Amino acid sequence: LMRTIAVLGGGIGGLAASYYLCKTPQVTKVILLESSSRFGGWLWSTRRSDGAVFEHGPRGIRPAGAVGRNTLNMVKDLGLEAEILPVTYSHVASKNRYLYVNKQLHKMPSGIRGLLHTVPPFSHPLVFDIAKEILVKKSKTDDESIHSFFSRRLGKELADIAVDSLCRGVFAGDSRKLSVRSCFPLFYNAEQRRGSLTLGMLLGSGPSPVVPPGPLAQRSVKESWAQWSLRRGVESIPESITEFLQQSGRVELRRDAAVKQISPSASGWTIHLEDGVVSADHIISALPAKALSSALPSSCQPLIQQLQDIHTVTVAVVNLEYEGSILPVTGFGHLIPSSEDRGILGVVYDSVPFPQHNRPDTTTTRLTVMMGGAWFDEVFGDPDTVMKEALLETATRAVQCQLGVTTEPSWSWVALQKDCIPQYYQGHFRKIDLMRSFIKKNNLPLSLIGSSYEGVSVNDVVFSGRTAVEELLGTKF
Ligand SMILES: Cc1cc2nc3c(=O)[nH]c(=O)nc-3n(C[C@H](O)[C@H](O)[C@H](O)COP(=O)(O)OP(=O)(O)OC[C@H]3O[C@@H](n4cnc5c(N)ncnc54)[C@H](O)[C@@H]3O)c2cc1C
Ligand SMILES: C=CC1=C(C)c2cc3[nH]c(cc4nc(cc5[nH]c(cc1n2)c(C)c5CCC(=O)O)C(CCC(=O)O)=C4C)c(C)c3C=C
Repeated sequence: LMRTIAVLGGGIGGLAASYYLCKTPQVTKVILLESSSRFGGWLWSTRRSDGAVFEHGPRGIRPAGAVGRNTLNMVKDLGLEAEILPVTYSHVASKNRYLYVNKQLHKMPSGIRGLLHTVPPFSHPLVFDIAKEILVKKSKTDDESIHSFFSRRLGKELADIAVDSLCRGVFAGDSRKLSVRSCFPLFYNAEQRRGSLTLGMLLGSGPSPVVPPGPLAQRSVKESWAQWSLRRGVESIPESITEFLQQSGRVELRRDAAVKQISPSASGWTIHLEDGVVSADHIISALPAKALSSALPSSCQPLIQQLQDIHTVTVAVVNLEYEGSILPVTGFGHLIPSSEDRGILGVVYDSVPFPQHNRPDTTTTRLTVMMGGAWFDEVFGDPDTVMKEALLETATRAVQCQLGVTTEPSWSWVALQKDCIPQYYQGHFRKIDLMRSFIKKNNLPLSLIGSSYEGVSVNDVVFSGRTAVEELLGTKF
């Protein structure tokens, strides 16, 4: 029996870990410590009084795979099924994704036809690259940049345009620095196990965790959902978990409780807050890696250094609302390769996948412009001194140039998301291995979860919370 477990950080990772702890009878008490005044971390939705919803963080969650099923199982258990807004594979938002290249929007090729023909901005049919891919030898290195991996296997053009853009739309990062092994383990494993991405995709690229689909996950398969959100925005997930934890009576939820220092004690840890201390037998840290690093005692070197070396980038998220229907194309949105514009990463056409979030009873268009990421400082300067007005101006000009929109937005919101996305650089897996073995060797009562380590998607982070609880208590959910 574990007496007290402290969960540090009340983002979706810390909340998910607390949720799973509550599901077992083996824990007497859970204390969740969050520095800010709200739970949810980057899951942050603005609900305007007229009914419109705007997302300042994640906006669509994928149901696919073990981690996707796992989140749906939790969402069902929390009673959120009636709130779900699914987007099916046949929806235009799933079919149409654009790239903005050479000052033009290009629909990304899809389906057999798209692969057989030359589709600009590409100079030749992609089917050739895919056919040749099967013959490319497998790499002997234990990690590689995403750009180098795809350049080698699929050609420089695809790597420069499509892969570069994809990395900006998932990691707000630079494909030339990010690790293929840590960012796209499925692709890395496909090469290692099958010798090819194409064969890996067709034959499978290794075992994945076993997560039986509950009723909601089964529904997502039957109705072929590509992604989903919630009627009142994704922030409903942390809100529902918080409510669930409160009702359980076993979790002490503390907001405005920044963890300052952690020190070892006879039975576990003493956690120092601004106004007092908390004792715990075990810590599950769902803090960003650098925040944990600065709280650990000096006895935890080299862990401190390895955590400190996990960098993050800043993204400016600009939500815009326009009157009327102003888009020249319809789809999920467009991404922009770094060769086209370093500062503007892409634009999401939120009204297309989720029209339910528009202001009711009138026609409006909601867009989100994402800027900065790995290029933030170079393009916009120091995030601590940048002016929100300047970011808004850059975003509205981008919408004007790239989408030909001539009207000004009727409403806007600029969120400067500082250090919001960790960057798994080449060799990241080695840091993770070293950290986990240090913890094991020294029997530290500490688990590491959250977006800093093994996946940044909401699904990955929820799953990291579940895995930590299972390993700690030796249970299986
Ligand atoms: C703009 C944007 C768009 C995204 N889009 C998607 C998407 O479409 N789909 C998807 O799946 N994912 C998306 N993501 C990724 C996903 O949202 C995040 O990776 C995930 O929410 C991270 O959760 P976390 O709990 O690990 O971290 P966080 O949300 O960062 O939580 C950490 C918590 O710790 C708290 N904290 C920090 N320091 C201390 C301290 N000293 N003491 C106590 N508490 C502390 C923080 O306040 C925070 O609440 C997006 C992220 C961003 C930023
Ligand atoms: C089309 C434009 C997009 C922009 C701009 C964009 C920005 C952006 N996204 C993240 C983080 C994530 N995005 C994820 C999924 C995702 N993002 C887009 C498009 C844009 N993102 C799409 C079409 C998708 C769905 C992918 C798919 O269905 O194949 C995810 C989750 C990935 C997963 O494994 O589930 C994350 C994480 C950031 C930080 C960002 C800021 C620039």
